[in-house]
Amino acid sequence: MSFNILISDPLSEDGIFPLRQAEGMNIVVDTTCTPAELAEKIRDYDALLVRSQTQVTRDIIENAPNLKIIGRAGVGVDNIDLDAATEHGIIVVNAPDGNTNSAAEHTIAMLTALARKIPQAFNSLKSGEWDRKSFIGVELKNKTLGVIGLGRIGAEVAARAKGQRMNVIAYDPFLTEEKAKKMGISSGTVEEVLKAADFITIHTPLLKETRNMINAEAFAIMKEGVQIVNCARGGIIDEDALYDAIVSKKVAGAALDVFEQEPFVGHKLLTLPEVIATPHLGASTIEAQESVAIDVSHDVVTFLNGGAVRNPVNLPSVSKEVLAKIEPFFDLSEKIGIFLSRLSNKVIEEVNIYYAGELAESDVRPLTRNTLKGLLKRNLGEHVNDVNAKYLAERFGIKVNEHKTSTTKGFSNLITVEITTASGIRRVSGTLLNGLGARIVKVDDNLVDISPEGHLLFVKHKDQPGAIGRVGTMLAVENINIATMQVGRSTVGGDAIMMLTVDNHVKQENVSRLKELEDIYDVIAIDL
Ligand SMILES: NC(=O)C1=CN([C@@H]2O[C@H](COP(=O)(O)OP(=O)(O)OC[C@H]3O[C@@H](n4cnc5c(N)ncnc54)[C@H](O)[C@@H]3O)[C@@H](O)[C@H]2O)C=CC1
Ligand SMILES: O=C(O)CCC(=O)C(=O)O
Repeated sequence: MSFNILISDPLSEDGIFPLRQAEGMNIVVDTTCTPAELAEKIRDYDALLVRSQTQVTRDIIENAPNLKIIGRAGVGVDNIDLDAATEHGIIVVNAPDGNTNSAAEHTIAMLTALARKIPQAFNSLKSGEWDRKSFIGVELKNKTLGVIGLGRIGAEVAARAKGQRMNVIAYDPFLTEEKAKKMGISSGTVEEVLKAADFITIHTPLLKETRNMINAEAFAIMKEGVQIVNCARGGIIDEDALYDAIVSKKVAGAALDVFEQEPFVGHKLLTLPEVIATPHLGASTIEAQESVAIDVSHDVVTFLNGGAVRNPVNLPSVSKEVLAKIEPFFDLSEKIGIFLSRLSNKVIEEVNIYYAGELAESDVRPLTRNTLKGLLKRNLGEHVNDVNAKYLAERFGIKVNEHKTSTTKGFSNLITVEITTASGIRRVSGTLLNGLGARIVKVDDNLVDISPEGHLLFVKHKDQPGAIGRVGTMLAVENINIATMQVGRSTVGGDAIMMLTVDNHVKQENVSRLKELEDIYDVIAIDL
């Protein structure tokens, strides 16, 4: 297999070594594409690797019929239209750990430079002045640093600020008092942090909820003379409100690495002596760039070769340990979905999936996605995959419920999928038998034991002597060899089923002929 990979932002050459080493990867580096050129070029690519510069818009995604994965060599994915990627079944991966240290160090550098007016003093010196009066700074020691967003970078910044003997107060929706205590910092609400801080540093992602969170109202409750650092994302601070707050002397200084529009040139904020800025350099170190490029290259190669990625952004991320437990069920859960979609061709209104036994203790969301993928494949073919299966089910108005139960009916693990349609409920159960592999063990109320692979024939008939023989004879006439056969019934003389595995695909005309036989109610050919 060979894949076309486009790298559209500058990535560390050492970092993409794993990609260059991997077999079958045709790599093109083109960091000069305009959006229109990229939208044209992307058609031929299986993978796209970016940093924060390339805007991976819906337009680009919709022009990318072969695109399977977008790798973001860094943390923030606000330059990628995640909804569009998910809808088109394109997985997005990032590199969340590789630049944490660099971004935290840059934040501390900006904080210190801001407090001591280092860039302003340097500019003055370079312009031939020896001015020691205009650049009086303030100490960080004993000042309060307010940290908004205490994730990876925020926590590293907090730890370093403590090293500067600052008091740290933080707000993060996931910060408990206990965790704050362990870190030797205080926790508070956003308002409490904004009111208490002498310096404020932002470390949240840019989300709907965080866009413009530092606005005129936020500035109003801050201390007079507060100083602000933003090494997270432009758009979290309202730039007009920041300008006004600096001009009115409410804010004594701001250190900005990120901006609403990048490149950030000719902006009024840059005319203010209180503002220092860098051109989005938080992650620009040799170490961080190498590390994020390695991580993302690894995930791209693994994914294209059919493996599970480490850092999915638009898929639930499960630990290695959980993955090891549930991965053997991937195929079974998809096959149950395909099986059910063949049993009933009615519009699915609801899907209930019951996980029993050892599975009930695991994170089974990837299995649910596999089942949905199987269910939707009948109508959507290869357009449905793990990434968009849930989205598509929601779009079609299908209610999906996951249940965990300890009732295993004698199996050590059991997956039962139940679909509700206007014609009623259909149900299939499968298990993984130790040493024997996957088995479908129940179809509706009938116990069976079939391997979910190859060509199957599901026959519903009257529990009456002769029905099985007639089916066997008809298949023989059509030269269709029966490999295995299972019969099941819930009551003697009532409805019964035959599950046959046959050596070749059963054509629709043969299915129709079988349906015409006496006491045969229904015949469905299923290829798994
Ligand atoms: N300047 C640069 O070059 C770099 C910038 N970044 C930016 O920094 C951001 C943070 O990165 P990490 O710490 O690695 O991410 P993270 O995911 O580890 O941490 C983000 C934290 O923000 C918190 N958060 C979310 N919404 C919030 C809200 N409304 N109020 C307060 N906290 C909220 C989350 O709970 C989480 O703990 C990234 O999303 C990225 O945009 C990251 C790396 C380099
Ligand atoms: O240097 C870059 O690619 C930007 C890093 C960044 O902003 C991020 O990782 O979120």
